[in-house]
Amino acid sequence: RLVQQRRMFRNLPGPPHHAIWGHFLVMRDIASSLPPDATPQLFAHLMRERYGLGDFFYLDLWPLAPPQLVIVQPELAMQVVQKMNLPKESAVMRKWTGHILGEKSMVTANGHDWLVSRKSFTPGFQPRKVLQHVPGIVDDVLDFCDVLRDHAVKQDIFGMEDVCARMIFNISARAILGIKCNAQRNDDEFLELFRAQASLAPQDFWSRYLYDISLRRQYQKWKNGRALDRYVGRLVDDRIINGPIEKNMNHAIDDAISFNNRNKNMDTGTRDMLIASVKTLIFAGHDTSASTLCYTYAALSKHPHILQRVREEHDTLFGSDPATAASTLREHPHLTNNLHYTLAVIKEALRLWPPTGVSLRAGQPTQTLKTADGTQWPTYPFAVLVNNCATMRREDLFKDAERFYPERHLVTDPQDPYFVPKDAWRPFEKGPRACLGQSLALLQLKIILVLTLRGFDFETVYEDGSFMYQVLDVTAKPSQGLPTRVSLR
Ligand code: HEM
Repeated sequence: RLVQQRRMFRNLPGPPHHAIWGHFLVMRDIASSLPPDATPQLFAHLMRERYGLGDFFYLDLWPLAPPQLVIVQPELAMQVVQKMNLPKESAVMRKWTGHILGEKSMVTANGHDWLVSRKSFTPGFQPRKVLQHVPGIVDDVLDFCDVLRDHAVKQDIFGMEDVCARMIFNISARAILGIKCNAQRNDDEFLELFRAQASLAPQDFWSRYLYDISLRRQYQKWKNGRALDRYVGRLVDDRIINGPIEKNMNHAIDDAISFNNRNKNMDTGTRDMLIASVKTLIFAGHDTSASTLCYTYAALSKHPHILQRVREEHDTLFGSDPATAASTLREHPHLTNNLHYTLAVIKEALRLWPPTGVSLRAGQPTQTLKTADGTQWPTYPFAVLVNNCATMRREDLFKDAERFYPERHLVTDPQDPYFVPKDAWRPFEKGPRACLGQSLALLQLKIILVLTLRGFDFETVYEDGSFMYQVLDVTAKPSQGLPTRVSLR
């Protein structure tokens, strides 16, 4: 079997291949150049640089991981996620998210299961609907400002990721279910149930692929999972029976129930889908958005001239008194569409530090990757890793790729060296499986920046020679939770 596996890679492009070890030695070298808890989504970028690899390459990591085809170029990525629309590599993905999001989660499902959940929840995420949540988002951000104010008075160093995640958890629960959680000030039961499950996810690259043989952990996952499902199940059942909780306002769950004909005797399959989707939306939404906010604060604290330009945009749109911005936002939510530079800053943070920088697909015997010279390359029997993290760090696609330069996202002239090529910026992925919550994510991030940047100065405080990098913690999060000090301006 070993010989057969290793031979498969003989004529395939990739880094130096060893007849016995396959690509393990290469992986070990790349991994050892990073801190041990660093997210592996950066490996492909480093490997490409070190071995001069091209737009795609193959990796032989059998028997610990499935053989892999890694894509690091926009046009080839679009072949995989749009043209072929390869199915998700569900079995592998469920090993690290299944116990949190459920086996039927929209993120990992394929075929009919995916289609039903995606169609059910799409209405709740239309940009017009999302804009209705602005007043609620503003309320949660004002609570966040109170939390920051307390830290500013104490002048302590705190984990920014935790406080951001708590705020965005509240926003997500409000937008999806219309309920008010209290995660910012207290240990909210709903959030704690998620956190208990997330803490049981594999914390390093290899354990994503290995079977979890700890019976104790299996039992904990089962027990926590049952408690979480019961909690969400109660919320969903209440809505199936009683309908929306606010007059004139449907939340995503209400639209999903209407889509499924609001049948009071809803079948258990549909109920299970609703529970898995609510868990997915709230978890996927709060976790990734909180990290993005952290990366944005960290970048702005290092680039005062960019911060100044963002603040000027906020002054121009919302007046020079930051205290009036909340009411202006509540009354004119569409003003968020004019925050062009703020959006460019968020996009640049997402380019350099995408929280989910890889889309994992299953190659198919009938599907091949076609390169510009007409050659066809197999996608089967490989796990296809569309590595957007590596694509977005390519110097030939993003001039001065390592530089935090938001202005590139405002360039419209294709001749300009900073012009962002088509489909090259892809932190939300593209195609039918692109992020469902993209418009909500960007809206809430813009509002948070408007309401915080003019009131506070942010300073990231890594000590003892450490620095910010992305760690693997279900998604890619800032190392040490982004130690931060804030001051009142
Ligand atoms: C900055 C924040 C966010 C980022 C960077 C992000 C990124 C992504 C990416 C890359 C995918 C594709 C994953 C894959 O191909 O395996 C995805 C899928 C998804 N995201 Fe997001 N996301 C964000 C926020 C949100 C929010 C706020 C929600 C909902 C409230 C959400 C819900 C989803 C769902 C449901 C999917 C699965 C879509 C499908 O498979 O049809 N995300 N997200």
